[in-house]
Amino acid sequence: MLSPSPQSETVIAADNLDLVFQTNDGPVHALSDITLDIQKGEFVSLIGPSGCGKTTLLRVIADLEHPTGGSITVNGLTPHEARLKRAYGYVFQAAALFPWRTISDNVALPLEVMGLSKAERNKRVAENLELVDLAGFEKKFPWQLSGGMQQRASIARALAVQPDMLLMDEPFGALDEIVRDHLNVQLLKLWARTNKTIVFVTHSIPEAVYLSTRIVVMSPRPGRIHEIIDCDLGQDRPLDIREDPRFLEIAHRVREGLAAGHAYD
Ligand SMILES: Nc1ncnc2c1ncn2[C@@H]1O[C@H](COP(=O)(O)OP(=O)(O)OP(=O)(O)O)[C@@H](O)[C@H]1O
Repeated sequence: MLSPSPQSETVIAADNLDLVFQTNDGPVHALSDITLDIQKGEFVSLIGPSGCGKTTLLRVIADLEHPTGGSITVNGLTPHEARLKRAYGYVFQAAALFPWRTISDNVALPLEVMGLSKAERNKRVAENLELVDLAGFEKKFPWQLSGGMQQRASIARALAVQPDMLLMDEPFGALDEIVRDHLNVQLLKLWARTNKTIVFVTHSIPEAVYLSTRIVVMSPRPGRIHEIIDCDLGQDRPLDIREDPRFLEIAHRVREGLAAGHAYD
């Protein structure tokens, strides 16, 4: 039984967002006129060509970049306020675990920063390692784990602060296809079990279609939203759904959207 149904509670509301980076080589217009609402419980993927601003948009949500125009709220707050309230966990392209800390100490790190008691830290570490299927690996160091396991540990670390939302920037991009398939299945299960809102950056059309409830197709710089595609594949998504005609039809629409977005630049 997969997939919580999205509830109508807007958690991200972006209105006419614009972002221009000032660089030594002149201004770089990274985002233009981004208007997007994301509801609680949705799984939304951002897909688009390299450099179209996917990471920048995720970083704006996370208060790591600041828009130069328009407005955005996260849980009704400014991104800065939402960050202070730990509204989301952020998962990066690379697992970024500290090599000198064990897996459980890596997952516990943000909890130490939050000042939680050792008992509470231990409880959350155990719960979240269990959730990503890493129970038993607490005492290992990151370099003793495969790339996929390291990425699962970084997801556990993001979940440990108990955020309602996960922001994931191509978390499986560097992994081989079989590991990636496995992690996609696990991520869907985790989403179903935890009812988190997930915003997920990817380059992969099949990954976006397999995981998402909606797919935001972006066009090249300045990054705009070309099209938003509903991905209503129902609740149960075994991997072989990727051969289902409905899946292929949505993948085709995403591919066409990406091509059309390119054409008008
Ligand atoms: N801090 C920065 N300063 C200047 N330019 C930046 C900065 N961050 C991103 N950019 C530029 O903004 C544009 C959008 O970058 P961004 O990383 O968001 O794209 P992306 O779609 O995530 O790309 P990729 O798929 O390759 O990761 C690019 O042209 C990039 O060079």
